[in-house]
Amino acid sequence: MERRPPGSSRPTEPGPCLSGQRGADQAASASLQSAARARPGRHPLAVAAVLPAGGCGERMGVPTPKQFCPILGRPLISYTLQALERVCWIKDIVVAVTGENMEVMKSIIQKYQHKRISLVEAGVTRHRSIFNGLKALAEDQLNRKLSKPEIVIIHDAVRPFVEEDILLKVVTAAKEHGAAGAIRPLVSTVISPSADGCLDHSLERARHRASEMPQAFLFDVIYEAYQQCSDCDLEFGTECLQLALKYCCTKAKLVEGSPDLWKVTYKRDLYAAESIIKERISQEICVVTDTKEDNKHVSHLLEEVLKSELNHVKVTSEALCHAGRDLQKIILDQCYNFVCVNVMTSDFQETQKLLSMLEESNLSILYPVVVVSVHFLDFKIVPPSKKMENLMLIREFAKEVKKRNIWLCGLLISYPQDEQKLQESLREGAIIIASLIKERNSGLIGQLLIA
Ligand SMILES: Nc1ccn([C@@H]2O[C@H](COP(=O)(O)OP(=O)(O)OP(=O)(O)O)[C@@H](O)[C@H]2O)c(=O)n1
Ligand SMILES: O=P(O)(O)OC[C@@H](O)[C@@H](O)[C@@H](O)CO
Repeated sequence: MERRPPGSSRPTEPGPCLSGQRGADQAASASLQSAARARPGRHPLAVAAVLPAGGCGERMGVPTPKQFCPILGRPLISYTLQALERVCWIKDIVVAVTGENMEVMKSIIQKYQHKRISLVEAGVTRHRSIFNGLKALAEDQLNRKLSKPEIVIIHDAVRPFVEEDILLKVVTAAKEHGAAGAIRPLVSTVISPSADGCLDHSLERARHRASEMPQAFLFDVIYEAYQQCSDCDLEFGTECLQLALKYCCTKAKLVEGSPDLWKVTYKRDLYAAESIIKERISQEICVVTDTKEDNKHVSHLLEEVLKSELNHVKVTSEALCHAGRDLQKIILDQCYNFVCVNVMTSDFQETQKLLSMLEESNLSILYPVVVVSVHFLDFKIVPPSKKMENLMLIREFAKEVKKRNIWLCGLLISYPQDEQKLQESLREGAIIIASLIKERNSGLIGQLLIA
């Protein structure tokens, strides 16, 4: 089965590339290999990545090192690993973590099914951590699955929003220039203070740039630079590109990067990262129904109202029947939001069928999947109280599926006979559904809301 087309802004899962993604990666890989073929007698271009992740996150101001701080229940570093794993032509990913965090890191790799990851001990500074990562790639140790790459990417583990295109650009530039790094326009002007704490001079902002990540290097260049590096540079330096220049006379090619390359440094950055991730996984909603005609009609009405209320969100609908073939595809295509319309009774037949399908899939490993179990009731005919007792079962179901990172809540929508009133209650229901999906507030798991 194919996954989402490559380059889509929505996250995809790590692991082996499937056909849908393989296309773009093959194109990217082809461009890398064609350069390798340009140098006959060489093996196909090998690219590895080193991720420094051995810091303590002092500026974040929390006990947990920021690379392990959770976003939607998953450690920040896992999002960065996922971003790099989406790129098929990166052969190995070496992560430098402190000895005390080694077991935590191993459990993250196992829980989120990360692939191609090797761990090395971090150093007391970022440069030393990177150096340790390079050593692991350089030394052909018999028992190691690592081999020396032609090109090495260096990327901070706390920069989760890195896309294939910038990685390809810096790697391609590094092949030609020996080194390359992503840059961004300065937001604030850089000034130089004098010894007495007053302004000495300011730099012309337009003529300067912020150095970001990823960076890429011919492996031999950056490894040589680190081997020649002074203790002072290893201790206090913050710029790998400068090491390549200072110790290998290699002038890095500077590549304009996207605004998303920023580094999670302060607590506000974690909140920003979470809102970006929530927005990315809220781009598609699937309205699930069974085939009963009355149910299909109301599902179609709800789907149309959702489309009109959420004009940037892709709203699709699928039937639970046909053994869920089409629904399986939607799940594999990584839709993380489901609105399950139950028939005019208060049981959870459709919702339970959907939950079983979701539990059997691996969809919710990386991101919480939101399921809104929708029930309709003509409050004039059946008082809500009569239905509530049964609907309160939602709490039990929600508690159970939460263990699989499926966030279930209920929505009871008034279903008056009057068409206009029905549209109004559907619109209220759509607004609640949109909020549940966009906010992904775990406090509402198991709750029953009424529109
Ligand atoms: N001894 C160190 C220090 C930092 N890093 C890593 O380098 C990246 C960027 O560094 P920075 O943002 O400074 O992280 P911290 O040093 O953890 O943050 P702080 O300076 O606020 O303590 C992070 O992924 C961090 O884990 C590392 O591998 N080894
Ligand atoms: O200095 P920090 O350890 O916060 O960050 C390390 C790097 O990300 C930072 O120096 C970039 O400018 C790229 O070199």
